[in-house]
Amino acid sequence: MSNRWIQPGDNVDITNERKKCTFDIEKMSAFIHGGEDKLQRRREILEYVKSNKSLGDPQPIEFMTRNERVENASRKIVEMTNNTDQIDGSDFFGEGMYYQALTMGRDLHAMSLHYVMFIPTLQGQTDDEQLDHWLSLAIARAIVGTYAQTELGHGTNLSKLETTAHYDPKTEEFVLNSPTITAAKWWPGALGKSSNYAVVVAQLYTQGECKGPHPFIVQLREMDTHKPLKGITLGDIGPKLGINGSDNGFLLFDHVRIPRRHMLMRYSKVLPDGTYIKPQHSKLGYGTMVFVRSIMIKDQASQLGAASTIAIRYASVRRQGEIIPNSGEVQILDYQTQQYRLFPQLARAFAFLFAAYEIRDLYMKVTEQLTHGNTELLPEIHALSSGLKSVVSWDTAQGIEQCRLACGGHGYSQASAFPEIYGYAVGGCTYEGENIVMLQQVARFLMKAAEEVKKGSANLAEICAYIGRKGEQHSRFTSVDSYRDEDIVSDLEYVARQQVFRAYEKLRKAQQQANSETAWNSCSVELCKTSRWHVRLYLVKNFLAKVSTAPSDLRAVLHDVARLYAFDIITSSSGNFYENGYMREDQMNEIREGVYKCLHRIRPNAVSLVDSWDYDDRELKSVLGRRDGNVYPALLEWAKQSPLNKTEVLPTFDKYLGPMMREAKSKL
Ligand SMILES: CC(C)(COP(=O)(O)OP(=O)(O)OC[C@H]1O[C@@H](n2cnc3c(N)ncnc32)[C@H](O)[C@@H]1OP(=O)(O)O)[C@@H](O)C(=O)NCCC(=O)NCCSC(=O)CCCC(=O)O
Ligand SMILES: Cc1cc2nc3c(=O)[nH]c(=O)nc-3n(C[C@H](O)[C@H](O)[C@H](O)COP(=O)(O)OP(=O)(O)OC[C@H]3O[C@@H](n4cnc5c(N)ncnc54)[C@H](O)[C@@H]3O)c2cc1C
Repeated sequence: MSNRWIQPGDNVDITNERKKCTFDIEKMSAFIHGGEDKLQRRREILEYVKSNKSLGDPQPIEFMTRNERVENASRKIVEMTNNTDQIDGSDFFGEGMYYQALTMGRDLHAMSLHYVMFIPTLQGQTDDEQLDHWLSLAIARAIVGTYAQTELGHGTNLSKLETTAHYDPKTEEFVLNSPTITAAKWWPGALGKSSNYAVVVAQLYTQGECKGPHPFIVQLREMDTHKPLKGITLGDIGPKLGINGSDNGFLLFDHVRIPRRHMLMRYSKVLPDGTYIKPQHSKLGYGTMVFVRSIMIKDQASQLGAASTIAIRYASVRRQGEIIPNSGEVQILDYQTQQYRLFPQLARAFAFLFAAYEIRDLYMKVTEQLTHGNTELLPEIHALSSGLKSVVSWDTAQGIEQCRLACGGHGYSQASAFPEIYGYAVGGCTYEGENIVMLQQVARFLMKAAEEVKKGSANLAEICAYIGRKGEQHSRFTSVDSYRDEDIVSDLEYVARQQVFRAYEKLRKAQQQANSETAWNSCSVELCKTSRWHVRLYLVKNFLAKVSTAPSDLRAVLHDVARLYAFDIITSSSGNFYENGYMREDQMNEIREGVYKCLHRIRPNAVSLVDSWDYDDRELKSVLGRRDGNVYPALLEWAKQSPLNKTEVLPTFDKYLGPMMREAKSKL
């Protein structure tokens, strides 16, 4: 089979790995990316980005100062968006994200929120007239916007945001104000220096009553000079763990007046006389968060996929230690411990990517329903997107760190790209709703389902139908080879269901002794566990189902990966499966053996599996993960670019170390 990943001059070990591949990599790449046509488009976009010098970095960004990073990122995002005719704009999830990943990397930029939240909020929250006015300005880039919701004092608890928008019927204006320091907007991406508009979420007051947080479109800076408008104070919040190409910002209002029609009025409205019209569903205003939670799953999957690719490729070229004395140093990928550390990360990346396609489809269905005023699926998409967001971002962050550690010392260098990947991805645990808080949103949904089951209703959404099923009393497992997909799912359903009812009963008892909020808090650890099991079950079920739709010659290798994902979950929580004698120790030991079998079977295909994800070096930006495996010369070249190496002797030597040593020597 021809293999486009093998080229002359490559490292011998990585080439040998590629020669061992047992499946058609191009076919696998097409399956991973949603079809041959999608793969073809990736290649075209890659060629375009590579051929356009101005979409590149003049030097690795690790060696740039923060100001240089912000400037470089601003230059590139303008260049990138000058050339959007290269991509199909309607496919942001596919082509748009890929084009951006190749061009902008992971450091973010001056328009990161413009595309991810500002435009989607305009699309989702404006009435037709407002949409006509604002959307074209935003798409043409005549205005650049962000999404300013979080404040110094409150991010999670939206009901306590402090920024106010008082309606004044005399002038038909809202007055925006930040009454306290803690009301300062804090965090919004690209707010500090780049954006001149924002969707601002503020407490709406009209006719003397507070109607809760609502979105408003607000001009922040003068169009020509870019200076802050009167009454507006804003700036950059300083360097962060990652995404330092973005100027996340702060913003304070001092009685700033905006026209009535700058409130986004698709769902809620304020009439000229101040009459408030409430939305059809109280949480429709939270729609943009649901959108981002839905699309971030693919982004997270792709970061974990990249980390796995880097670590697995590197493990194939790194030789250290011997397994059999005097028979030569082995590739570190041959150590079972290394495989145990890395392959589950790759398996997770697959599971998350396949779930990302599902949540995208569900989101599109919900959006379609909403255009007809149907809010039926809103609770389901809120629960699923919140749950996936939490579990996926957590596992991704942990997985990236495992990959980094698995690369030894070189993993600690920024040349590996791990610090940047981690810094970028781990933000996902916090933004769009802190994970623990979002897990509790899922738990509310699950507790309602449990209540329905207790009441005898069989009317559960498909996603939680297992809660109402009786299920097996004992695992059907007899041997790894005969362990069918439906048995795996049935075992996970047992544990997820047990956890649902454990939490439900605990909550019910607690509610008899305390008010419902206090009771909830006293059960919240168990409630979060419930949500995690629910999401893991979903991920496994979806992964196995997706594999069954793969071309037949890819199924065996994908099935090994999917089973590794499931077995890893089962064996790392064995206690849950022993409850009530559901599974026996000997069965669990066999499943543990199943993990090792999967590692062994995946080993010869490991490099090819990560090649199938189709990361170009341009996207990985990692010296350790380079396609050609020629890591050592590349590391030396990379280090030579360090600004510290511009001169042989640093001025600081003459200032501090030189005098110290000279003085010490003179005293001897
Ligand atoms: C935690 C909650 C969900 C609580 O909502 P609440 O209205 O304050 O509380 P409540 O009245 O008790 O409501 C709970 C109820 O509201 C429902 N609900 C909540 N959210 C949604 C939704 N989106 N769709 C549909 N339904 C929703 C829940 O299911 C609850 O329903 P229930 O009472 O159980 O029937 C909310 O405060 C929240 O979403 N907080 C997280 C804030 C957040 O995500 N901020 C993001 C800022 S932007 C950002 O981070 C951008 C980063 C982008 C980047 O860099 O890429
Ligand atoms: C990289 C990044 C980019 C961001 N971009 C934007 C942006 O563009 N626009 C924007 O508006 N915001 C943005 N944010 C802000 C982000 O949305 C908030 O930080 C996030 O919603 C969490 O809120 P918080 O900071 O108030 O955390 P907190 O709520 O203060 O969380 C602190 C701790 O308290 C716990 N906690 C809080 N409430 C509860 C509860 N009810 N039950 C149990 N535990 C609880 C949490 O679990 C957590 O452990 C960004 C943040 C980051 C890190």
